[in-house]
Amino acid sequence: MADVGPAVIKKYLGRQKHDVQPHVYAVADEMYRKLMEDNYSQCVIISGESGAGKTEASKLIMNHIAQCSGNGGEVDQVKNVILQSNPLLESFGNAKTLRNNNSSRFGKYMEINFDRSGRPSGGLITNFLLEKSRVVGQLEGERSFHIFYQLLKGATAEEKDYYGLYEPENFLYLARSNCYTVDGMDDKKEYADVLKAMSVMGIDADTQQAITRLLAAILHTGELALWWWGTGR
Ligand SMILES: Nc1ncnc2c1ncn2[C@@H]1O[C@H](COP(=O)(O)OP(=O)(O)OP(=O)(O)O)[C@@H](O)[C@H]1O
Repeated sequence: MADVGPAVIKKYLGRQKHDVQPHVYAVADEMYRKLMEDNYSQCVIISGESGAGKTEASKLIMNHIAQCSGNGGEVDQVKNVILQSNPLLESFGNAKTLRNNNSSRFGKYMEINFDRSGRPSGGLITNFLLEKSRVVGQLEGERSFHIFYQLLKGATAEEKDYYGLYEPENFLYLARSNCYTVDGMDDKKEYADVLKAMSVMGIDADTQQAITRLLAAILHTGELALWWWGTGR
């Protein structure tokens, strides 16, 4: 993705939209400035068809806010949580589709609160319309939610043994679509990022284990169905 990053953000800081080339940073900068100058809540609606760039645009806006809204102490922690919420939400709510290798299969409403000096003080993410049916089946060439493949690649040998985690091909819920990898996506590395994101978000080790258990249980539920049909009962 060209023309993004801290140096480009600086080019848009404090500039009027008509003085600079169109960019999502220009929108983010105007929004932040209006929040500070007019003291009114601001809202950005990002819409478009699948693959249009909504998810990437929202990440650029969050990066802009993280870079421009002060730092130090608790503020850094809040920013960290805001930024780390992305890999976590994408892992559990995004999947490879025929149109987009990282398609969000849910709607997202994100709220970021600022203190009077313009520093982020907290936030709220509301998800809606998650495409739950993807858990049990996908179109040929698509995948289920990333987290299942990440877990199967990234779990430790002990976890794999304990929870009976094998290759995705071995689980009916993942095998129906004949698609197990995504170009340019390293599931093992992404799993490490997910675990890191969970820790930053305050999800403790016990809860992380409970999540692993639940994911494994979902995959094994698919095998129960196979056994049921296989016996012809
Ligand atoms: N600003 C950009 N510059 C270059 N490539 C981009 C940009 N935004 C998005 N893309 C490319 O388009 C792909 C799809 O983008 P993204 O996942 O943001 O779409 P989306 O609108 O959120 O789709 P969906 O509704 O399926 O979740 C990205 O993986 C990336 O390759």
